[in-house]
Parts: sequence; structure tokens; C-alpha cells
Amino acid sequence: MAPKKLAAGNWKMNGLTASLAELDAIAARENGCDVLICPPATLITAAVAHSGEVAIGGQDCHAAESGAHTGDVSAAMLRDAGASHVILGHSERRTDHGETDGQVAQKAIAAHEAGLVTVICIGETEAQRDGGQTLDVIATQLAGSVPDCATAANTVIAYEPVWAIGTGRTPTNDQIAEVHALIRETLAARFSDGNDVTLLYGGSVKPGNAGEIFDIPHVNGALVGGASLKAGDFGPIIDALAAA
Ligand SMILES: O=C[C@H](O)COP(=O)(O)O
Repeated sequence: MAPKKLAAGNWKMNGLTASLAELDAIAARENGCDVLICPPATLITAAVAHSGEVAIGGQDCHAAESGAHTGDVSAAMLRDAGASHVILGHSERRTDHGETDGQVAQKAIAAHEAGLVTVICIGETEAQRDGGQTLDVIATQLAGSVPDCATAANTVIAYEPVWAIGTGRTPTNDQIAEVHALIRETLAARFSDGNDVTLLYGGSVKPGNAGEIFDIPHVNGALVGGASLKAGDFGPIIDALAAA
């Protein structure tokens, strides 16, 4: 089995009910590859009713099944709402909420137990890249964030350099290729189906640069933030992936 192509949109803390018109437009297209939209938790149930073939995911979950965790949602709750995926370890959660690799791995175990596919995010800061630490950081995050129950069927890895998120800056193709090769090699050594895990690039993916990025070896799709909010931007990115 080859890695599946996946165009994933992370709406972050954006979207009201009216935004589901954008999802309707994506769901109505001939997409030619797997598409995932992760709206805010408030919209998941409504999004599922608009999604057609498009998968719907959460943006985070708690590691516990239930309990006194005000403001959090569990993996089972996401599944119950109709989600099939959950993003974990996004840098905005690692930075804003101090999430550690170990916590991300615990959340991933809970998500897999609930039957969700995890999209586990890793990536270096600008200081780490400037300091020549990128590959070490990626190796450490992979080792710590991806649990032993991960397989190609339940796990997607998204490489998102923190300094490229929402900035309009992207790494060079060689820099993306170098990191994706390390991720592939690491997963292949660790899991029997590591060669089949879908690997995404994320960070300022736009219609204008998507085709070039999808031609990079071991890039099987993208995790898109800003450009996933409008079907007019996300559609051409999906098409570029389908054509790659
Ligand atoms: O989850 C998505 C990433 O953080 C990328 O966001 P961006 O496409 O707005 O740079």
C-alpha cells in the first residue's frame, strides 16, 4: 500500500455556522484525493452533515476518556460528534499550552482507542533551524509524540516548521525533502508499515506553491491553515495534490 494523498484543512479558531458554505463547496467538488477539514469543535456536528466524502476532524483532544477537565473534549466525544480524525501536537498548542511530546503521545493513544486517525504535528522553531538543530528536534519529537500503537492506518504525520506557519515563508524544497526523508526513514525503521504512513507538509501552503511542494519526495499532502478557510483557495490546493 502506498501512502494515501491527503489535503487537510485546519480552520483553527475560525468559523461560524455560515462558514459551512465553504465546506459545502469543497464537498461538491470532484476532489481526486482524500480531503479532511478540521473546524472548531463547536462546528463538528454541523460540519458532518455538510461533509459528503470530506472527512471531519477535531483540532485537539484530552488524553482522558472523561472527567473534570473544564473546556476540554475527549477523543470519544469527537468520535461521537462524527469526527474521524484529530490533529494533535500542533505547534500552537505546544507553544500556547505547553504541550510536551509525552502528552501528545498520551492523547494519540486515547484517540486511537476511540477509533480516530491522528494527525501528529512536529516542527522546529526558527531558532532551532538557525542553530542547526532541525533534524535532532524532528527525531526527538517523532520519538516522543508518536506512540507504539501508531500504524499507517491510524496515523498521519505533519511536518510544520513553526516559523513557516501563517508567515508566508516556506522552507526550500531541499529543506522540506531532508526532513521528510528523515521522518520516512525513522517510521520505516520503527513500524512494519512505516513506509505507508501519509506525511504532510504544513506552513504557508497556498495555491501558488502547492504543486511544487507536492512534487517533493515523501510529501503526500498538506496541512493547510489560512488557505483552507475559503473553497476558492483550498480547491486549487486539492487539485494540485490530486495531479501530483
Ligand atoms: O495547521 C496548519 C498550519 O499551522 C499551517 O497554517 P498556515 O497554512 O496558515 O500557514
